[in-house]
Amino acid sequence: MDDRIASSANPLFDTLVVIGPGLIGASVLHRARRDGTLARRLIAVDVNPVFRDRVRELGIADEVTGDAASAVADADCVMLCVPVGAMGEVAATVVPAMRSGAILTDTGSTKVAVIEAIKPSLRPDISYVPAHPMAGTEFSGPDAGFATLFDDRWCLLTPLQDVSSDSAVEAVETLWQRCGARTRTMAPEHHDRVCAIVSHLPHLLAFTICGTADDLADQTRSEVLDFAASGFRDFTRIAASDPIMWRDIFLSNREAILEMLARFMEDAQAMARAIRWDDSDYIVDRIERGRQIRRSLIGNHQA
Ligand SMILES: NC(=O)C1=CN([C@@H]2O[C@H](COP(=O)(O)OP(=O)(O)OC[C@H]3O[C@@H](n4cnc5c(N)ncnc54)[C@H](O)[C@@H]3O)[C@@H](O)[C@H]2O)C=CC1
Ligand SMILES: O=C(O)C(=O)Cc1ccc(O)cc1
Repeated sequence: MDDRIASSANPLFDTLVVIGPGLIGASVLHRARRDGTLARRLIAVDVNPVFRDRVRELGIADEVTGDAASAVADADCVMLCVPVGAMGEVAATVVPAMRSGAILTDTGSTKVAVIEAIKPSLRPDISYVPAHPMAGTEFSGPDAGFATLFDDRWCLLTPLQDVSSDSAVEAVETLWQRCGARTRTMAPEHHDRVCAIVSHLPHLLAFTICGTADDLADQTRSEVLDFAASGFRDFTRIAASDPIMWRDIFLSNREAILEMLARFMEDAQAMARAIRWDDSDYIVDRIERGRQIRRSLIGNHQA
């Protein structure tokens, strides 16, 4: 491990720079501030001056700036928390300015495309550890962040043989564990297929069902708004997510999402057939499987 990465009793890093202190970045900063075990010094970088002011007011960083290159000069770890589509551009700005031996990591929701975007900017003396905390909400920006966001949630790491040193992987794993998360390592391609089904497709369905309900607005608008039961409300929560972030996710995980969507449409078609032909067994079996999944999820969470 790099000698600037302190032992477990002390903060993990001397200086941690969070680029993009929105929901995810601000949550890391809140946690770092609360516990003092992540870094001695916290620097936040954002392109948006309004967000920079908010981060200052929240008091979650020692320094707040719009100048990414100067901010990272003395960092031990630089965490990119910007939308997936901005990762490559931000890496191209910061990597040349990082000190030798420092760690670069990101929190992007897709991994293959983010790695492809960042890799051309890497240097042999910088370790890059891609990561993805499987925790979030439909809110964005610095005010959305909170210290407990990652408690008992997974953070998936997709280290690369050629650019992620063992000590850097260990440090990033420790960082997320100190944020409250459980960590798991997997290949980037596997990550993207898993997330396509458990995260990206559900968001696609939520955006679509709200759009469809809105298209039917002439007949149903008042009913949608007035009588929306909890099922539809659950979809609207997810559908309130940030459009730029989700555009970037869909476009950067195109193949896996289209594959899972095709499979979903086949299964939805089978459900339609069962309803049309009165196939009660099929309908009950499908609903029963949904129930089981929900129960095992709740069980796992409580455990
Ligand atoms: N929202 C969620 O639930 C989750 C998001 N992620 C991923 O984490 C990343 C951040 O997501 P959120 O925190 O939700 O986004 P957010 O929209 O809340 O925050 C992004 C921040 O990045 C800033 N930013 C954008 N471009 C920038 C640039 N070029 N330089 C500096 N700052 C820049 C924005 O001003 C904003 O403050 C994304 O890649 C997303 O895919 C990962 C897990 C969960
Ligand atoms: O708000 C929700 O339900 C989420 O699923 C949040 C979320 C969004 C994007 C991710 O990459 C991971 C988690």
